[in-house]
Amino acid sequence: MAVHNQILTAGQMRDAERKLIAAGISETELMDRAGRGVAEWIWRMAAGRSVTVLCGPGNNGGDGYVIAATLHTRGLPVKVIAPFAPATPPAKAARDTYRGPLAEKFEPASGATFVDCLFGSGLSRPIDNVLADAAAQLRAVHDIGVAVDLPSGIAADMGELLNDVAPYDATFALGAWKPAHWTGPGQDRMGKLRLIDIGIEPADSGTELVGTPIIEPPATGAHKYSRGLVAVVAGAMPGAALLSAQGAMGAGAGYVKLLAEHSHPAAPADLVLDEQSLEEALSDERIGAVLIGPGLGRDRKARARLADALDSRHRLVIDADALHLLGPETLATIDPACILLTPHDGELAALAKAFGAKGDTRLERARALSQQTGAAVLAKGCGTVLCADGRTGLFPPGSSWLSVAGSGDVLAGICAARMAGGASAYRAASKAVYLHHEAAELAGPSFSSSRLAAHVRRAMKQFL
Ligand SMILES: NC(=O)C1=CN([C@@H]2O[C@H](COP(=O)(O)OP(=O)(O)OC[C@H]3O[C@@H](n4cnc5c(N)ncnc54)[C@H](OP(=O)(O)O)[C@@H]3O)[C@@H](O)[C@H]2O)[C@@H](O)CC1
Ligand SMILES: Nc1ncnc2c1ncn2[C@@H]1O[C@H](COP(=O)(O)OP(=O)(O)O)[C@@H](O)[C@H]1O
Ligand SMILES: [K+]
Repeated sequence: MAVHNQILTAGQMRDAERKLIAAGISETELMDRAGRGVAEWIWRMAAGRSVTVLCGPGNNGGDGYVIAATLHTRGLPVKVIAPFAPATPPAKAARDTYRGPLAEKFEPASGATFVDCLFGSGLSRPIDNVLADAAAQLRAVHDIGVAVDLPSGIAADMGELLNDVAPYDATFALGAWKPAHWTGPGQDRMGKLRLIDIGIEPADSGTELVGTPIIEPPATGAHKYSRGLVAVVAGAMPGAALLSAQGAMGAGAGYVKLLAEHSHPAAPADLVLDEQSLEEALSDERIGAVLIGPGLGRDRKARARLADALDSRHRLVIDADALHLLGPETLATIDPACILLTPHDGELAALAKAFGAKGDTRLERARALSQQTGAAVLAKGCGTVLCADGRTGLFPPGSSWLSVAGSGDVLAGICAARMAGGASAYRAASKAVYLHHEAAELAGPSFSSSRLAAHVRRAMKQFL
């Protein structure tokens, strides 16, 4: 059985392959499993119509020969285009098993299904433009595009686009997911994702596809404080904090307080307004988590409110404006295990600069920032990345309708509710991302963020 939440880099994949080879399974056998597994799907997708397979020099090309041979033997019209000679022993052996038509350079080929086996996890640099254009041309003249392991031009470990890559209808990941399948700019070129089992053993790679969470209902003897008291610190623009508070109220907090200087006309009756000085309001020992950032502002007053929140020693979700006020000195005396940072890409870039966290991609930066600060980092966007304690979690994609102002405020509120209930920052953020995605599904298309917040409560039901 394939391990469905295992994510391996290209190097970890080679190590896993070496282990299987040491256990007596040949490279040819692994390639056979991969190629045959993909061929089963293509057989169904092609439905008797022609297939063109583009093969590169490495083992990704080798998989292509196995696919072509399997489909050709079954009587499907297949053509292989192989602008490179196979360079590895299993790819050479696979080519020898294919008896159908083969072109050794690019030539026009149209047909129903195009199978991209040019490069997989071994892509080490951008593909030459002439070759990349010819592959894109082939993709364009076929009705269906299928990528084997990865669309050629996407780097396996970080998901960068090394070339312009046309979108595919399906991508078949071989043996284990690679980070590129779930995050990075190449993610939206993959189409439907399927994992092909080739017998890779479970191994803790430090990176996982976070699975569907289970949320426990309140214990029989629960009371509002045991379920979690969330304190949302409001600032210059209280509307954003209100959205966060609504997210937290839907996500199972027992009690949500808005720490604001004035009431807000849209505040619901079940949201408690605490108008004491922030320092006093935060001295309540019963607070389970504090959320600060949405609508905070970035002026002197905002800095003072952030300092109070940090001094309170409560568990903290830090989002939005507050992320722009952080630096190594502001976090120096805080236990980082108490902190969840929830930046979007702009905020992540600012944090990476402030903390000297290097990286070109969201994944690299989020890991570096978590390592530098010791805090959990939820780097959100299409292809959200969660990093804490040396672990990385990636997620199935959420609705693109989430790209609406205030959607992140709602997410931060959900995170705070789950943290106030006692979960670690990693687990709280994992659950929050699933709840946020589910609320978006339930809210349907074109929702505003207050509609999104209103659906968090119903989203909980999916995970109970
Ligand atoms: N691991 C496993 O368990 C299994 C792996 N399997 C399959 O193997 C794939 C990985 O195979 P792989 O390592 O041979 O890499 P692959 O992607 O075919 O390309 C490498 C070749 O391309 C070359 N090259 C690189 N970039 C280039 C460029 N821009 N332009 C031109 N050339 C470039 C590079 O040569 P270089 O010049 O870098 O020395 C090398 O010759 C994996 O994705 C999966 O499909 C399965 O069979 C089942 C088991
Ligand atoms: N295209 C997209 N696909 C999926 N999720 C998205 C997309 N765009 C944004 N999101 C999600 O929506 C939220 C936006 O957060 P953020 O940028 O902080 O918004 P705001 O600051 O307006 O509240 C994040 O959770 C992000 O993951
Ligand atoms: K490929």
